[in-house]
Amino acid sequence: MSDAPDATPVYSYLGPIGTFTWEALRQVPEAAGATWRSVSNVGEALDDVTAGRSVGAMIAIENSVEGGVSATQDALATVPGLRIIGEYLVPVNFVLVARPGVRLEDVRVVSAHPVAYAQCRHYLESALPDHGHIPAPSNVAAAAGLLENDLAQAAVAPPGITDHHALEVLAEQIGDNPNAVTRFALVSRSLAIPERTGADKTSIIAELPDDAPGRLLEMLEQFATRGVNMSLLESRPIGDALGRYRFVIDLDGHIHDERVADALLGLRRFSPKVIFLGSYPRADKRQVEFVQEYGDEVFADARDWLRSILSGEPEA
Ligand SMILES: O=C(O)C(=O)C[C@]1(C(=O)O)C=C[C@@H](O)C=C1
Repeated sequence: MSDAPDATPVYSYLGPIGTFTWEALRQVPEAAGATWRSVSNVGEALDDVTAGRSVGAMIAIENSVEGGVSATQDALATVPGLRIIGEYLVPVNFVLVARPGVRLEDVRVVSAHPVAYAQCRHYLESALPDHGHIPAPSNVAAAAGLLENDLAQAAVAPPGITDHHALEVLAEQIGDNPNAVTRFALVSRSLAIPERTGADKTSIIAELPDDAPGRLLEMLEQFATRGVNMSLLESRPIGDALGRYRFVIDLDGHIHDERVADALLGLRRFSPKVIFLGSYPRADKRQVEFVQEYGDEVFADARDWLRSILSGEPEA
């Protein structure tokens, strides 16, 4: 057994095997052949990356029904040195499972990950109007817990759960929205920015200046005046005082696009705190559209024009 440290890269993910996060990591070519480390929450996954135990962490960042995953957004805003290097989509639907022999009418308490629970609210309130909810660290952990204790009689879990655990399905397709999708981010501490593909997204987190409330429009103008479309804008409390927010923003385009870079320069001049989370390929591979007046060559031409004036040359 070599005493050299094992060079096999490690990826952390919200486990155990069978979670939707596990499904997302299966989409990452680089993760095939690597070691996958199951963790119980987003913070643990990101700690693995910042501490160098893992080269990447797969974490849920947004759900099409519930919106942004606040634990992820807050962690990305407060843990330094993290970059998003990829995003992955997983369609999510759920089953209600129980130990063999348990009937639906026997269920008093349901175990579920909070984000999953919120996506099944209508079914659970109609089928089990008096049920209680115990939060679980993941969908699979909720189901596995049924075999370890009697705290809950049923759990919300991914459809494939019975492949991994001796449980019975009490109800299928219990998600309130059959088209629900969860978006996952692959987070690393590598500062190398993925190559531009033309179908990219740039994620940032920004705070408004303290001195003037109501300057949100001025912040948004940094993008509109450069023809940069925002695909996501969500506010999250900073937590230090009521009414103080940070904004989670996804932009169409890559930081190597002149218009995106120029918008980020304007934003940084305006906002005291801007966190660049990364530019990375869109999961849906949709090519970014923009009007040609915001094309790279227009910015380069304007820069050349200014440079010629400043250097005393005849105007280009
Ligand atoms: O990966 C899982 O299965 C999880 O339990 C996590 C998670 C999430 O954090 O959003 C993943 C997808 C669903 O939206 C519900 C829960």
